[in-house]
Amino acid sequence: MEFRQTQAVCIPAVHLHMTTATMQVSQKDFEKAQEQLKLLKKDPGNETKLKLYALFKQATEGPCNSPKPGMLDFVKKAKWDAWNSLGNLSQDNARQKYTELVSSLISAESAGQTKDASPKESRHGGYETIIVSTENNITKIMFNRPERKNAINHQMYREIIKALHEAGKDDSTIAVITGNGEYYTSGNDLNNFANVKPNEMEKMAKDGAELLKEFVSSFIDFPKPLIAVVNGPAIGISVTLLGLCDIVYASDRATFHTPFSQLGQSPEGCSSYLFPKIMGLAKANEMLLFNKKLTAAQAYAWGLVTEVFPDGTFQKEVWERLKAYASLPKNSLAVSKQLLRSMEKEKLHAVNSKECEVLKERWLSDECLNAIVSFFQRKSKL
Ligand SMILES: CCCCCC/C=C/C(=O)SCCNC(=O)CCNC(=O)[C@H](O)C(C)(C)COP(=O)(O)OP(=O)(O)OC[C@H]1O[C@@H](n2cnc3c(N)ncnc32)[C@H](O)[C@@H]1OP(=O)(O)O
Repeated sequence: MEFRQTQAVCIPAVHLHMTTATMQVSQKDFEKAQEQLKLLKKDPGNETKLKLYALFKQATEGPCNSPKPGMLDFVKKAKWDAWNSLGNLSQDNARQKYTELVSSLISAESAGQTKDASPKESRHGGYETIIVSTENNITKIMFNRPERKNAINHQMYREIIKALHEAGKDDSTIAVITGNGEYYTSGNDLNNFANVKPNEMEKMAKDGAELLKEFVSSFIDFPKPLIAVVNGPAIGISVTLLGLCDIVYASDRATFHTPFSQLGQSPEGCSSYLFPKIMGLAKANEMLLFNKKLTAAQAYAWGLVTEVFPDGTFQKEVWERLKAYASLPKNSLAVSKQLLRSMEKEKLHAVNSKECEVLKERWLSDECLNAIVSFFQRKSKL
């Protein structure tokens, strides 16, 4: 795509000075920015050039006023879309944003950074048990209780629901779920069952089942590609949810363990339906009934994992790959993901409801309570 910056100098001059306190960019600054832009050594990339084009047009002509180009006139259409997307942004604001963007490009170049003007990582506030950040069109949701092997307590379930909801609507192209530290996650925090008074058991089970249902639903309904980056051992619900992710990358250090019968519980995360589809009934039975723990290589051979990477280069290789994926057309990816999911969505919600119903009963069973007590008495560990 070619955007000649000479366009900038052809535009007739508009107001010379801004008048209010917020409008700090003079026409002179704006013209200086246009000149500085020509001095850039590296191409800032199409996305940035489109932004510059749109801001320039808005600053000099106001809101988009030309007819929409035909669908097949790709370059004109992209330029028109970019300009049109600025809506009623005032000319003064557009001039300011243009000048700031040029200034950021110049400083990045002089700091020797790459010149794609991609935004740096931005951290989302309001979370305590997870870290949520966006960079390079990727929203990353990271389990962050490394000292508890990233066990998922009630707060973390709720925060992940919220983070997925927000990631589904933000500007990112894909979302990633991963763990901080040695573990991906050790699954449900068994403290979720601790300190419950006998007369509150029913309520604990009912509330737990509702929370679980909402949590799993937020994976079923997630509208963009969702990628699991399994950095280490994964247990319980974190394994079953992999069936609802679109891609699963694993370090060769990762293991995959669903010890439900050992814990007196039963499968969730739609695994009772998806695991037999993914790996075949015989293998799913070994995992879901008989607690078979898989290595990353086995999980790959059984179809649960998309690709395994050596731990030493895992982060580098995976994030490079994801960065490239996240530069693909966002809407195309989203509609394609939704198309694939739509065939199964109703079924998945029905499976989720059923699994939660069964688990609600399991949590009140002696088998489950004995397993929890054993864990806390340090008699059993996986
Ligand atoms: C709304 C409810 C929805 C429920 C959905 C149903 C979900 C089901 C599941 O996910 S089933 C899986 C449950 N997970 C487990 O049973 C794992 C239990 N943990 C272990 O067996 C071990 O901790 C280990 C194998 C993960 C790691 O062992 P090790 O390397 O020896 O480390 P530590 O045990 O010393 O762990 C450090 C510290 O973390 C605590 N911890 C780790 N995982 C959990 C956990 N899942 N629940 C509670 N606590 C956990 C561990 O107790 C240690 O704490 P301490 O230092 O002793 O205070």
